[in-house]
Amino acid sequence: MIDRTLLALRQIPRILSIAGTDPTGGAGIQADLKSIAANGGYGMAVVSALVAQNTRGVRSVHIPPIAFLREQLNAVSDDVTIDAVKIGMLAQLDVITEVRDWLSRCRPPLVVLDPVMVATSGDRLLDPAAEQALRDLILQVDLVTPNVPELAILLGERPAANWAEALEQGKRLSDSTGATVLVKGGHLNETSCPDALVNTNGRLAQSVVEVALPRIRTTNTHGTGCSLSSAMATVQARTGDWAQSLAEVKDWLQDALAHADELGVGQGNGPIHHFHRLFADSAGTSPIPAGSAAFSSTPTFSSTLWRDVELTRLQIFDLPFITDLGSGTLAEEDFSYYLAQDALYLGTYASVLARASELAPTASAQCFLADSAARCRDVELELHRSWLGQQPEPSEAGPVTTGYLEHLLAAGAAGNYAVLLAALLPCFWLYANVGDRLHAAYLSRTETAAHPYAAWLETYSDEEFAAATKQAIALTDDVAATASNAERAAMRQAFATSARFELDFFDAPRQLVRA
Ligand SMILES: Nc1ncnc2c1ncn2[C@@H]1O[C@H](COP(=O)(O)OP(=O)(O)OP(=O)(O)O)[C@@H](O)[C@H]1O
Ligand SMILES: Cc1ncc(CO)c(N)n1
Repeated sequence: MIDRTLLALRQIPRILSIAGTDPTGGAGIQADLKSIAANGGYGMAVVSALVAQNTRGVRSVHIPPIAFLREQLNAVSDDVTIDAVKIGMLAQLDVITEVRDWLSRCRPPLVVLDPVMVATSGDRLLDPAAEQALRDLILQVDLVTPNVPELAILLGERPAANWAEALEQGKRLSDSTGATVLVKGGHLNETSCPDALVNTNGRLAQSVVEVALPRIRTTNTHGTGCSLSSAMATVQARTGDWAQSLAEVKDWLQDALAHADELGVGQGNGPIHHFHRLFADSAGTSPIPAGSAAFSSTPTFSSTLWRDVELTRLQIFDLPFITDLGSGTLAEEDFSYYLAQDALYLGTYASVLARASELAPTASAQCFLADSAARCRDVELELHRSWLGQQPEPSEAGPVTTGYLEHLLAAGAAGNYAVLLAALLPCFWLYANVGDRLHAAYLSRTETAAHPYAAWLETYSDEEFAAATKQAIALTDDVAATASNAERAAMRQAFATSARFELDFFDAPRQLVRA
């Protein structure tokens, strides 16, 4: 739901972070600036506290004189129009009071408060005497993003023991303050990491908007809270839609956590990889649109397609089929059903690829599509050889498989190359995306117990397939460039419909095997 109170949406919103520092660059202001830039904003920073800390803990805190804090705040607001402010570590009472006074004079249209009290390392970052002032500050903000212990302190209650209790606490905090609360599940010992926007005063389409993604096995989570809240301020200032912002930010954060171990920064809890997409794109390895393309004033057509299916993608990662497949707890009959349907699907998908190759306007597109059709038949045969050999009899196409194939065959029969390409693309793109995530989670698992789907997961993420996906995306962008507006609209529709079928396809075993 678009928040109409936020009228001035900006392509590159100007975001101010008021927070403490982290000289190792993973948390506080340093993380905020990276997170703002990675999510398409222009970052600015006012330092509330200088913190001598690293990935292992906090050594000491220096708070500049309050008059100097005021000068920093005024220096920014006297000159720059601020689209959103993210407030982090405020350390003590007089800092909170100063920031509150500044807000009452120059409140930007959007204020996000991360009520920082304790660092990941367990060190305190807020004087306990200032807790009440922080509670009062929530009355002036749009979004507050406490972790589980902070939520409890703000309410004066015991920490939630599970996600249901955390949500109830979120509702109580929203009730008493009017603010939207982003309840975060990072601290709960659950296999997934749920987050939810909670507003009990009708400011969201539903009072609870939840997004849960699998927990990434990494100890490099330093500064996730700072990064999340500044990313939320940025994306909300760009889109004006809280639910969309959470979906987009969680998706980005998930990959930043999945790539965190590559950085090798520090010996404790290291930082997340804020710029993973930018780096992957410049290395030419990512099928995901790069930040630069996604945020430019003329985004590529494919980045529009990708954004269109943001929620569908998140729903895929939230499916029991996917989370159970990742953890190895998926029932064998569900897996067999999926594989048998996949083999059936691939047979017809290959013939639709061949049809697209006939329609393709260039020799290189014809080669690529014909080659993809051949590879697709190889994968189908391999599935029969290695996984489905023991199946007593060939299965029939289930309703989702049939529906998906009818959609593709109809696009083939209609004969519009651009629309057909868009309909074929999610099978490449979403599969590569799911494959990458499942593979990364598989590689970073710490359990030593045998994983029943190890052999399958090991081959799931494939560089050649990632390269083919990039090529399919590039072909789609090429045809979109010369397509009419009506054709582009039909391409978006065809792509989104296929994406929904990808979601239903992963969910079909649970819906149908158990029916
Ligand atoms: N291992 C993980 N895998 C996936 N998501 C995670 C993981 N750890 C934390 N998150 C996500 O990171 C965000 C921050 O959550 P968390 O509850 O850890 O906040 P925090 O304690 O304020 O963070 P910080 O580590 O900066 O103190 C949430 O979106 C949470 O779901
Ligand atoms: C400055 C600062 N803000 C927030 C946190 C919480 O991660 C931290 N460690 N340091």
